[in-house]
Amino acid sequence: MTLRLAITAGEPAGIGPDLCIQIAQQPHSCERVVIADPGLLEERAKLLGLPLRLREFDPASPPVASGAGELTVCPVSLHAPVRAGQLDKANSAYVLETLRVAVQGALDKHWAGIVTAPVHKGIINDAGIAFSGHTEYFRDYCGVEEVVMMLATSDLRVALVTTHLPLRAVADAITPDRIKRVTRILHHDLQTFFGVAKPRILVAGLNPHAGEDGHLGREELGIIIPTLDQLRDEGMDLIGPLPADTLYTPKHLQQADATLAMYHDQGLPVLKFHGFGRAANITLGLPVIRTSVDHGTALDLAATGQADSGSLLTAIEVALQMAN
Ligand SMILES: NC(=O)C1=CN([C@@H]2O[C@H](COP(=O)(O)OP(=O)(O)OC[C@H]3O[C@@H](n4cnc5c(N)ncnc54)[C@H](O)[C@@H]3O)[C@@H](O)[C@H]2O)C=CC1
Ligand SMILES: NCC(=O)COP(=O)(O)O
Repeated sequence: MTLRLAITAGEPAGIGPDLCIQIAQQPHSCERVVIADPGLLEERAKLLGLPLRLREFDPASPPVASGAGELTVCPVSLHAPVRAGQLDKANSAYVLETLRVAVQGALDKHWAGIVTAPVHKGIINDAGIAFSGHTEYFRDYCGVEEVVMMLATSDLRVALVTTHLPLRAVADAITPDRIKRVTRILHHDLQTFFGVAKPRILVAGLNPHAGEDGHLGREELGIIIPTLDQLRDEGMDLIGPLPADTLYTPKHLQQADATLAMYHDQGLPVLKFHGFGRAANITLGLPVIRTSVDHGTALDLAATGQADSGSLLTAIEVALQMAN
């Protein structure tokens, strides 16, 4: 059966439109429906010197595999003209509308999942719209209490207890309830979407040396250790809290299905050092499938033809694997 995936083109001044056009050069067994302004895609294709044929999305038609140089487009109109590499807050509402169309279309079963190209969080906030990321936007739109950000290559999975928070706020956000909600979602979705019958999860501590028995912070003794014990009583195979600096070594990783870091820059630098450009960002716990690239808007590369589409291709394959 041909599956249909929605791909949001992201920040129009960034590399998202380029990546959609670059991947369209190869045929695919699924139908790629790009949610964007068709004029933006045509103009960026000209700048890149790449052929592009657009077909308008028709929800009444069955999915058709995408041919070489071909994209289906679900049109959303830009609010202002775009210059590659130059952010314009006049287009922030356009960016959010592409996300809304994508998630509503997934809830309405127009497509099997959503794949997102990068947005620029700063310019959306500059436009007066509070926005910390797709992850939190989709969580709130779908009305679920908790979701989990997990980035994955073919051989390393890094999930996060907290996502886009200032470092100053992280320690207060490490609560027993949040650790329980996140770990249960991670455990459940590893079984449901990734075929891991009995997930073994390595959990990082928050503090250096996992708190050094309370001498370098007390979150491990007071919060993380008792919470992991309660989760183990539910049957979960959890190892930790381990000192984060040695958790990501082969000795530990070879016996694990996933790792759980306490905050964004504890886990993601390791993942990106290991596999930048071939990782996908996956939102677990949503009622729809959503994957994304492992990188940002790379304004410096927009319209240059230098952007690497490896992560977008990975995100598409992971979304299809999850849908199947
Ligand atoms: N999924 C999303 O929507 C994400 C959005 N962002 C947003 O992107 C904006 C810029 O963030 P930065 O920290 O500057 O990260 P960035 O990923 O845009 O750029 C970091 C470096 O990586 C390079 N790079 C990024 N993607 C590349 C690709 N596909 N091929 C080749 N080189 C690539 C860039 O040229 C730059 O040197 C921020 O607003 C951030 O919030 C960041 C990560 C994910
Ligand atoms: N570092 C991951 C990132 O910033 C992407 O977040 P999101 O927009 O997918 O929530």
